[in-house]
Amino acid sequence: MIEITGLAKKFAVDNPKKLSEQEQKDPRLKGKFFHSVQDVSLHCDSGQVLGLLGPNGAGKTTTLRMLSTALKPDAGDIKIGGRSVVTTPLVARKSIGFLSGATGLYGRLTGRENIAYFGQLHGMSKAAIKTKIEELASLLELETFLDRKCDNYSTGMKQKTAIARAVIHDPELVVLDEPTTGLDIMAAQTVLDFIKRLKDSGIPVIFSTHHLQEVSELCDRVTVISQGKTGFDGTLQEFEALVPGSLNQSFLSVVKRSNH
Ligand SMILES: Nc1ncnc2c1ncn2[C@@H]1O[C@H](COP(=O)(O)OP(=O)(O)OP(=O)(O)O)[C@@H](O)[C@H]1O
Repeated sequence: MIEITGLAKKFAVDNPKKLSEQEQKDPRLKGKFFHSVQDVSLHCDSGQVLGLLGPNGAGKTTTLRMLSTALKPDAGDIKIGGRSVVTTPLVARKSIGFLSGATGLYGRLTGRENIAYFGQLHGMSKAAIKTKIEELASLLELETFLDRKCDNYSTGMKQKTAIARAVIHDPELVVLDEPTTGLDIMAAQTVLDFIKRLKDSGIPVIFSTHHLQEVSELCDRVTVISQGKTGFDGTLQEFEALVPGSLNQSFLSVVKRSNH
């Protein structure tokens, strides 16, 4: 069970004039700080998939980076299985598999070497790494390119390799920031099928997306963030019931309601 309560994170702004026009008008800009995340709460049980939605700049990535311990929250708490990620980030890091927006593979290494390196960082034995890579290569369809240098990978190859790298250590929770963005339909489906498999094996998955079709296909729970605050947090059925017949309209109704 993952529980996030009252999460907040602000960033210092050296020169507000350098912000985008939209950010300059955003009520989250207060003096010398941009309050990217102001009050985010959500929860997700074992074997559930939670879709994190929100307009561009709403605070999804910032929230996921806090959840993955890459950023320290200014306020609020994150608990995984009752343990606080905020007070024990090093312990928590081992139990989380995180795919960030930037895949960050080492271009001069092969996909296999990139994945294995993360396994080593997590203290796995060579034999365990080998077995796990075989399993992931088959599930994510990496076999045909795994032993080529990552420099020449397509976007889809990079993303699938980065996902394999994120879960090499069998994490308790998987967090994916826009895992299907930029992928073709086949690669996206492979990633969605992989998320389904994680769910079926009881692992909670939290992923951000702009694709509502993915939400209806995969998610048990939906959280919508708007201007750094949770505007909706509930089951897929509750989200669908906001405006029956159109997930787009359900989403828009939450954003509209939150910004007033
Ligand atoms: N390190 C930082 N310093 C200053 N501002 C930041 C920083 N990181 C994020 N922000 C700002 O916080 C806001 C939220 O950003 P975030 O990346 O979390 O949004 P998002 O919901 O993931 O957006 P998108 O859907 O476009 O990926 C944005 O206005 C962004 O510019």
